[in-house]
Amino acid sequence: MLVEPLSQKEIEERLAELPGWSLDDGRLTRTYRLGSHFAATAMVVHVSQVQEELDHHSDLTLGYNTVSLAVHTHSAGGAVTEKDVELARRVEDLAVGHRAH
Ligand SMILES: C[C@H](O)[C@H](O)[C@H]1CNC2=NC(N)=NC(=O)C2=N1
Repeated sequence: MLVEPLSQKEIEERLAELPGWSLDDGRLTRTYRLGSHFAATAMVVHVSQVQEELDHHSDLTLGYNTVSLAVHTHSAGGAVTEKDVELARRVEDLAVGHRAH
């Protein structure tokens, strides 16, 4: 599927509705903090499940009690696309249930 790069303005509009997310080195990124290492691990598994469902994958990093994501679209030459925004929204939704902030 061909996905178009978002313009700078479009990225800023999407970010305005994704608190905590930012554009860092050309990728949509966010770090979540959790209550424990195990809680962070559980969130990684949940994010992985969503990524498989969407067939869209971030660089997903597990820390002691943190989960960090960085995503761009390889098939769009590494640009940020609507697929990255969709993944960020889905992660925001599931983060609530993990008490991630
Ligand atoms: C074959 C498969 O659909 C592609 O490799 C998918 C998988 N996950 C992906 N993830 C990301 N972030 N960008 C892609 O272009 C991408 N492409």
